Amino acid sequence: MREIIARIESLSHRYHKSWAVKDINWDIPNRGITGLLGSNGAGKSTTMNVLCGALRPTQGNVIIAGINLRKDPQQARREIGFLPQQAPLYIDLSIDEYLRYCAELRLIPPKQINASIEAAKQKCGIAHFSKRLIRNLSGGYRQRVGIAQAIIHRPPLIVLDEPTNGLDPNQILEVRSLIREIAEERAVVFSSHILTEIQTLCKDVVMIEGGQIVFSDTMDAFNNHTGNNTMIVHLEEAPASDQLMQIPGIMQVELLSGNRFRLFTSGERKLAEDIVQASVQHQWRLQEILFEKPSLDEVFAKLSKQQSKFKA
Ligand SMILES: Nc1ncnc2c1ncn2[C@@H]1O[C@H](COP(=O)(O)OP(=O)(O)OP(=O)(O)O)[C@@H](O)[C@H]1O
Repeated sequence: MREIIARIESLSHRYHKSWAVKDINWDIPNRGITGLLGSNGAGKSTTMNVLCGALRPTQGNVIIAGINLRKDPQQARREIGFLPQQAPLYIDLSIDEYLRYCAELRLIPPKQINASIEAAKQKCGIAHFSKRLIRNLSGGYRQRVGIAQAIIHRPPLIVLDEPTNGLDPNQILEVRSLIREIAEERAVVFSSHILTEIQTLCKDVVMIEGGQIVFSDTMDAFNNHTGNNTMIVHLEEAPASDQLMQIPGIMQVELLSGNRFRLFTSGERKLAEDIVQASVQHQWRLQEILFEKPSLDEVFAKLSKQQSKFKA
């Protein structure tokens, strides 16, 4: 059994009349990055806001490091750092001023505040901008400041709500690598509506749709369940479909235009290698292999179908 840092029990939350999330049960492992995957409006922010004590749930409980958030919110919140979707930055403060304010809010003892600010700035690569006003920082650096405030009190669990949203591709890579570094020492929960982002970063994944968890397991198990089982190959000297079917793992072949084939596969891990070998052997002159990635909607449709099969 893996150790957990937090547990969400039978969580349901209603805004006005409609339920945003319904009966969420979720154990968060105490190490590594767990991805919370779901399309817009699926219920990710609601779940994260409840987990971090920013929203009081209609029903259910959150236990963080053994502390019940309802019974002892102050103590439970010490164990958690949160970067909400709208980073809570004061743009007229400098990085130092803002982090000092956050450290005080977090009740860090006065004698330890300077050291905590320095450590958070170093970790997030923002020490050289200490005196700069937050309003004069790029989106990527603002996100780093948001992450710095989340780790300033050194909590064992960090929750980041779509931290790469709105960043340019370079900034996304930088923030991802920072998240990886932060996760070396603690648990991180990270939400996104982008499947490849979760696949790149996370060890565990929870998928939420329509306010309910539709999948919860390791990333490897997720990939096995939903794995891309089609690929496109371009062979300059196109063979007959039957010849391709002789490669173990190819279940069906669809001929496309321009000497391209769509191959439906059994998910065999070394299939690409076998195709390259067969191409060399038969001189098919392989030009390209492209793995077709399923969209979030397709993954959801597949998971829903599998669930209804289990229920039937
Ligand atoms: N303050 C609110 N008042 C009323 N309804 C809300 C409120 N916040 C969220 N909702 C609704 O609750 C549902 C879940 O929203 P939530 O923000 O948790 O989803 P999300 O997965 O984080 O989506 P996004 O990625 O778009 O933020 C949606 O139907 C949303 O419209």
